[in-house]
Amino acid sequence: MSSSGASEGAVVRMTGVDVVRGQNHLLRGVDWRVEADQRWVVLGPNGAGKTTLMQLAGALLHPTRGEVRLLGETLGAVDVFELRPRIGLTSASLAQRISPSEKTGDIVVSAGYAVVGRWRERYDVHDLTRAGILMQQWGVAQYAHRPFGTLSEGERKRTQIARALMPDPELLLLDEPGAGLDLGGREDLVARLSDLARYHYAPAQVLVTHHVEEIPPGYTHALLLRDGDVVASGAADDVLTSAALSDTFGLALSLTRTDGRFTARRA
Ligand SMILES: Nc1ncnc2c1ncn2[C@@H]1O[C@H](COP(=O)(O)OP(=O)(O)OP(=O)(O)O)[C@@H](O)[C@H]1O
Repeated sequence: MSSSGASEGAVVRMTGVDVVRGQNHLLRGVDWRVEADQRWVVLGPNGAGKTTLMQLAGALLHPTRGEVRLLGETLGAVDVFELRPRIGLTSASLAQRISPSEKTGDIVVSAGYAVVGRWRERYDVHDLTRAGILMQQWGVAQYAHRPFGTLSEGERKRTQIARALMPDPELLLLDEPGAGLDLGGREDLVARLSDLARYHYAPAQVLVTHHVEEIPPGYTHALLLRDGDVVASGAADDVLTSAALSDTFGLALSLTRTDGRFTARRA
């Protein structure tokens, strides 16, 4: 298990956080605490502030007001270049920065060096072994020598997660990992994320989605965002209700749960 300041307290602790751009409040008065053994889903409609919240949790953005503590360090009082390698992040904007001609195996193994693509002639045996194991676990080992641009969307998503896990992060942030996947790809991803959620030594996890169908069984907590405000936050069983979801998305919804999976439809 990773050494961390997380043992001193929460992995993420936000207190009274505002993010303001011009007249717009992207986030307003956010209080949020993520513990090491928790797996959070962040749900909300387009423009709710989910990506902004992930950028704060990934040490990519500072709050306009309030305090963000990550892995025991306070944003603004820590070198973010030391903090970022301890946080695994996947997002559409990061994926766009990967060259399509880069070999899939190199994308994963280079994560330990915080670069995209292979820049050193040699990696040590530990790096190569770990990359190989992660690529097996995420079902992309057979594509190690293929250019990233030739992979399907689902294979690319799984490669990015393997890369995010490569430095053994203490916090894993997955910003819409299910976006653009077909039904088979989504189900495969949800099953793998569910396995990871239940793995005791896995990092704390936060997954952003618009779709309750993408919530992996084993996720323990939920935060609902609407227009930069937290509508509800806490244990998934308490927060994921028809009423709270209706409030979040601004229409009457009926939420059902079967075998740990959720579906929602207009009430
Ligand atoms: N730099 C900026 N200046 C002004 N407004 C911004 C800026 N960045 C984001 N926004 C706005 O803040 C709001 C929240 O954006 P954010 O990307 O966090 O939402 P989101 O919940 O991730 O949305 P989506 O589900 O569509 O990805 C949006 O209305 C967006 O247009």
